[in-house]
Amino acid sequence: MSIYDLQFDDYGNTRALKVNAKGNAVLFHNYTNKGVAFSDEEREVFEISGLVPPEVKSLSQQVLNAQDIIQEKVSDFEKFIYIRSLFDRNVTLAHALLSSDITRYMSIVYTPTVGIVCQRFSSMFRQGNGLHFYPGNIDDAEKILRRYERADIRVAVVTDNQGILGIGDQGAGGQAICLGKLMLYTQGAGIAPWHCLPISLDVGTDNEKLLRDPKYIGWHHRRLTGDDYLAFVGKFARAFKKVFPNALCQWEDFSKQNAFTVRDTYVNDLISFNDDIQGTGSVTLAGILAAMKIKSEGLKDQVYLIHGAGAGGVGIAEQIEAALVEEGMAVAEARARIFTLDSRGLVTTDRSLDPYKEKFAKDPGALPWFNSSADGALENVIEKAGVTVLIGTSGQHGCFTKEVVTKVLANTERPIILPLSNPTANTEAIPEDIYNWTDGKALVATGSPFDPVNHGGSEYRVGQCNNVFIFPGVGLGVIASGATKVLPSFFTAAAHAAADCVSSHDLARGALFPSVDRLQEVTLKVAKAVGRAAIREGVARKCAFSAFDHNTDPARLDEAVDHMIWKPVYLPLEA
Ligand SMILES: O=C([O-])CC(=O)C(=O)O
Ligand SMILES: [Mg+2]
Repeated sequence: MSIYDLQFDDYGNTRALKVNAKGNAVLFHNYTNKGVAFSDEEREVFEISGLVPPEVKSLSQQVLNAQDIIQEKVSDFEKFIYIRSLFDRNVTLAHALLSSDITRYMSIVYTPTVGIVCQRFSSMFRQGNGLHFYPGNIDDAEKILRRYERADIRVAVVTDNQGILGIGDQGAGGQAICLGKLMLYTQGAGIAPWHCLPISLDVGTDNEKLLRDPKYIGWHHRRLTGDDYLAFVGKFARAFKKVFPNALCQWEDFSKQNAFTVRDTYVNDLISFNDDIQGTGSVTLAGILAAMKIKSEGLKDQVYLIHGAGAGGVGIAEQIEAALVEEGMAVAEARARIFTLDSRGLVTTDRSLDPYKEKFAKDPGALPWFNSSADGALENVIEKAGVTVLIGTSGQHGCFTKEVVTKVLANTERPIILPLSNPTANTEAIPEDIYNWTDGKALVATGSPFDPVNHGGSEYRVGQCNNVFIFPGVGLGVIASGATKVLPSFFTAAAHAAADCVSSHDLARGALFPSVDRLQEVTLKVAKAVGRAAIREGVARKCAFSAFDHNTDPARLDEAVDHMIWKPVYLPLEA
């Protein structure tokens, strides 16, 4: 039995909470709690008087106080614990804190610090924070999901925990990624926290360290595989569709073995997409489009090499191909400009390949310079294929060496170098090194955040090429437009919208992305572009979460997007 009912305005935004409880129950619920910010009247009505100290403080005073406390914490991990506990007691204050300096706090609740949190999940466990399905309860998935019905779930971020960032199988700990992503749905897209549901599909773990750890709190078994795995995901998907037919399901951090299968199995059944394939593909295209403005060249003039043929790498290849085709290039011609490499070198059709790698595998007979697998080495491919855009999704720290980067420089005046692997320790190269090796000529963006770099008397700002600039906007655009499915064209539209947010001032400093403090502004532009794409594609309908109907009119859709934004300020509480 929930202690609150959400009260909505016509746009589906929460305008008040109707609270059917008193006293400590109101204080102990993170949606209703205001701590020392309860007004005198609220203290009276909800019988809180006497349960909090007398002085009434404002939300902004509470934020300043929280900032001071975080300042005193020595490690980012401790800062995370404090912020997490704030979320658990007062979600409005926690979000107000994050928006007071999103650049700073995003690096704690999200990449890179969240990587450590996933790894220490069992020892630091405090609350479930979302749902944990495992073979022992998956048959009750529908019943369990129904407990959230009153929260009017709009977005779920769902992981099977196997491909967490660039650090692999983290067992039940992957839940922390879902939480971080959803915090950014709230920060960027203004989707209120009660509409967000993090879900771990705990199908076991093959992480030996976790299996040996007596403290491990996930399902203590090796991973389900094959049909057992697919049946488990199927049970979840069917229950989710039944309980939340209008909600968006974001698949997150599945490993490459399953990411494509799961995405493709449910793409028409659930309103769903895979963030690592499609979000990463889209944000990388956005960075390349911004770089084209600096280079005064077109996508068709580049040769692309993606080092790391996993979910992110193949997703980027798919997205670059889609953008080239949209510009009028034939598919075969587009594909010929995109090279993928994995740990064994160039992906070629004469190797035995996982199916998801086949699309971008090269026929060695068609490459005059390829005679043996040794020719598929990174540096050789860069040289022989004339690569101008080098993208890293390998998880291999430091593999973009000076030799590698200068090979790209030999092909073009302004090489585009994107070491995208997360978290920071996995990055393929450090921006400072890349600027030094190329005398500031390289156009650089990274997956994890990096400080600006001084080189040759100029300051370069390193744009963060992270799907955070895409997924919240895709989600909001899909929800507001009532899109019945998530189509590939949404991600091309999102990439163009994000690239258009990069100002001439950003470009002058070599930045391929807007700064993170503009997250909400970028998200709204992306959402509107995605909503328009849904209208163009004929999949838009009335939004299930609001009374307002956009009637497939783009101007009305913009209005819906602008008005759906929840801001972290205390809501009126109605008795
Ligand atoms: O979480 C991030 O920072 C981006 C992402 O999806 C990943 O690296 O898997
Ligand atoms: Mg991810």
